[in-house]
Amino acid sequence: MSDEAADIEASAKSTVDPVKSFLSGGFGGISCVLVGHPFDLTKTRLQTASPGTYTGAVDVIRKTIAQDGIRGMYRGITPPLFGVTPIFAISFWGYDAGKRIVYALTPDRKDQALSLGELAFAGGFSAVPATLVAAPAERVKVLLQVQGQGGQSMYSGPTDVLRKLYAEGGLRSIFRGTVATLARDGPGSAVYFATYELLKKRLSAPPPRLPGSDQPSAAPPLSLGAVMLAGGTAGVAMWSLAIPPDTIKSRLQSAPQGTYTGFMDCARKLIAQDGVTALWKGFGPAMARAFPANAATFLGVELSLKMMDKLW
Ligand SMILES: CC(=O)O[C@H](CC(=O)[O-])C[N+](C)(C)C
Repeated sequence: MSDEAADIEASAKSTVDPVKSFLSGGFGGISCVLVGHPFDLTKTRLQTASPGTYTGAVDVIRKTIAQDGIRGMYRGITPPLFGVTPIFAISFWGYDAGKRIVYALTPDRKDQALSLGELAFAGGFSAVPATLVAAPAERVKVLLQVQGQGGQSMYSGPTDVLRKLYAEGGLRSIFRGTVATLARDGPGSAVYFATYELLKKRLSAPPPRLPGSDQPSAAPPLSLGAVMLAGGTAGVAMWSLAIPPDTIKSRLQSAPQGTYTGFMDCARKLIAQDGVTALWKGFGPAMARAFPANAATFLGVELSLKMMDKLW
């Protein structure tokens, strides 16, 4: 293969430097929290306030800003900022690693562009390393979010939760909900990344082609509008699938020890007790956050990648 052909093939491959994929994912996570946190706060206040405190989401926002100013919408942002940033960094790094696995398994491929199925595989793969961090982080978050609703608070903060969970049941207790997190983020990330890549490609101008070659000469020009539309839609697509396993995960992770034997037991008991529609609890607030938070995520990822490409 000539040097020029090798260059064309390398640029057509959709992988990036692993350090860059990790860092860009981290930037994406920070953007996600900065945009998504006010939605999260609104949802949590609605879910936990005593009846009659708020008439709805707009009322929460109005009263919070009237009391604390715009800063009030960012109350409690520090733990998610520290928790979500590494999860997104690992997730975007894992997605890139998944693409490398596909290329390694198909060395004789003619078309360097990955198919939708291959992108979905890489997305699903990203959830494997990300879950190792996401599952304990979600266990801590869920326990902190549900405490104090009409009773005494049991935990003073994230470190206190970890200390008490370890004392109660060791690492097994800290990692409770790992299967549920994987059940949410495996299929969810497959849909997330595949939707993003598909829409970004459809919405962006086609890349210029070298004369006499059927391979693109360079990456397509980046359209920020396309990135945000594709990213927001990817978030909505992911959460459309992810709400039922997310509901089971939250129940499992917040229940006293011994309530459920595992994911299936929790699903069975939830459906028997509250009906199948209970699996979609929290659908509205999750959907309201999904588009803006993930539009910001992919904007953060793509802009930081561009910045890093200029630097090295
Ligand atoms: C559960 C989660 O973190 O989902 C991310 C999108 C979001 O809305 O937070 C995507 N991903 C799992 C790929 C990090």
